[in-house]
Amino acid sequence: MDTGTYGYPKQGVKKIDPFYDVPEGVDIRGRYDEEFAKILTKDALKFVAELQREFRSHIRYALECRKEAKRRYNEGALPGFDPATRYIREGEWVCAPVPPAVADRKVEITGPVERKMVINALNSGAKVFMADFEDALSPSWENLMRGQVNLKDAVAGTITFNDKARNKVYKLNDQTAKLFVRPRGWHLPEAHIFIDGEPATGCLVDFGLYFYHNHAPFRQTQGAGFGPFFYLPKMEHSREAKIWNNVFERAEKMAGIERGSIRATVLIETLPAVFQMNEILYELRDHSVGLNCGRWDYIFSYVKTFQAHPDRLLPDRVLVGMTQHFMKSYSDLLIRTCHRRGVHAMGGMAAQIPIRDDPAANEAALELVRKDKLRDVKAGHDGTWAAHPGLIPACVEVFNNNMGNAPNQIKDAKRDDAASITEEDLLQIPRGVRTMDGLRLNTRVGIQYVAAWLTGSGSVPLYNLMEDAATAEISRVQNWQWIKYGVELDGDGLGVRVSKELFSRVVEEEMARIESEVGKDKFKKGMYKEACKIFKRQCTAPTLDDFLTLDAYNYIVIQHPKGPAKL
Ligand SMILES: CC(=O)SCCNC(=O)CCNC(=O)[C@H](O)C(C)(C)COP(=O)(O)OP(=O)(O)OC[C@H]1O[C@@H](n2cnc3c(N)ncnc32)[C@H](O)[C@@H]1OP(=O)(O)O
Ligand SMILES: O=CC(=O)O
Ligand SMILES: [Mg+2]
Repeated sequence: MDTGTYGYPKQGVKKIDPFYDVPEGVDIRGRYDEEFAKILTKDALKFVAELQREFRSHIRYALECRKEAKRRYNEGALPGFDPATRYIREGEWVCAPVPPAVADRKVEITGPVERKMVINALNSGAKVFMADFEDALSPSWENLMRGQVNLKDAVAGTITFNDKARNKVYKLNDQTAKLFVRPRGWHLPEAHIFIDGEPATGCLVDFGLYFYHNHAPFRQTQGAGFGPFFYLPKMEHSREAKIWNNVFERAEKMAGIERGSIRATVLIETLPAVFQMNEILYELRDHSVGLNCGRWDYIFSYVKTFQAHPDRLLPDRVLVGMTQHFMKSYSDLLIRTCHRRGVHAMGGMAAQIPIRDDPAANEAALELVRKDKLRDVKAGHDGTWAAHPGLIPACVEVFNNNMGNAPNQIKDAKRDDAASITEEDLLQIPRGVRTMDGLRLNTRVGIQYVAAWLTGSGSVPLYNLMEDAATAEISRVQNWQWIKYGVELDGDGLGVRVSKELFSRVVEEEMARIESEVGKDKFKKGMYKEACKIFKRQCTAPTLDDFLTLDAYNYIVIQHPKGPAKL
């Protein structure tokens, strides 16, 4: 059969799934399911299609601009503040007042939109739950659609989960966290929904379906008249924030709700975006509820932005933390920018998670989390992220001890001292050594993460740390950078240089180690070999792939009833 993008039949070939009732120009190519059909209603799809039609050329343009910026950085330019928008940075303006329902966001839990986790997160004692269609989710059709079903039930307050193996029924407590939803980034297509013959934009599907079904109950039960609330990932420029602002206005108009009802926190998690924080807030000023330090993608973006700058190589991944000068400068400037504009400056994620069966190691992990949160709150952040319910009490304690009853520090931690932070501060090369252990760990983590992602898990515990798409990206691009520039592993004192041959040997040895760690049976049944192939290709590619998940996505697209698109 003649196939097009993602292995689908080209236009004009017989439609695959006759069951979903779709509006003109919309073609659903994912599996039919009665539950999914309650999300994929004709009217909801009509709304998504309208968003796609209105904004597709703007999105295409924004993605072209990313390519153009990449070309400039690859020719030696450095990202920096834009002289053309100095008036925005220097002007005195503030964002719309923070909605009372989310004035206090001291601790936010994050997690994929998986049913049991949604309930656990909402019950966790955190102020906010960021339900993730992004870094923590492998965007298979099943995960995405089930995620929408789960969120609809959560907003309705009716979500339950029956764990038969444990004979335990999960349901919501009386008091729950406020829900924020993170759609995918602009770059990811949704290959199971075609609009006018092209895959839909993933984030418009995530946003559009969630908004359509939930805006009314959400505003009633959660937002006290505001909402729904969102987190927006991976933007590189304020023109991308402007698209989101227009999407929000379009959605508000469709719903007949007041302009400024929808609110969003933007993750500053790309290096170019740190120079655009005022501009991003300005574009979203009627819809903003702050910025967040997405530290893991930010580190990934540092490598990506400087992929053609061999003078800016990273040390071992474990050494690139928030105390590196460029990371501290980013967090400090984010706090100053947000507080000057009257909105939350949110801290990011510590990667440690509870360690069962080892109290001493568990206490050490908790202590690292406490230290990270103490740094966040003392710097002036209004809240922070936690990866696991077991971390919430420690994070809450640190924030309460340092902020008392105040809901946030927007007025109290102005951080005017951070006004002097320069481009050089934000770009300073991180210090530290490179080691064979670092190369091995990147490889072991990267392969295992991709294997999990291919089999439906977008966030996993590996070596007692939370790993998701953002942390795995660091492993990938760091390996790529070290191979490309043949770096010396200077921390080992042996003068070994990284090469494709050395990396091949490391991959072989680490695959053997993974097999012995996970066991032969799991190794055989899992997708470790496929993951290894993808990861190895990406680490050794002559030019750096923009995203690990773009290529890997081809492996999880399932054309119903034909089977995997590429395998
Ligand atoms: C870079 C970034 O973008 S950060 C944001 C994106 N990343 C994330 O959101 C990661 C979120 N965290 C997680 O996914 C998980 O905590 C993991 C994968 C790291 C670890 O998961 P597990 O190994 O299953 O944890 P563990 O077995 O200790 O879980 C214990 C319980 O806590 C629950 N749990 C763990 N993490 C979460 C969470 N984030 N939200 C809700 N519930 C959770 C589990 O469901 C389990 O519940 P149960 O006892 O009722 O069965
Ligand atoms: O999304 C968060 C990050 O750290 O990346
Ligand atoms: Mg991220």
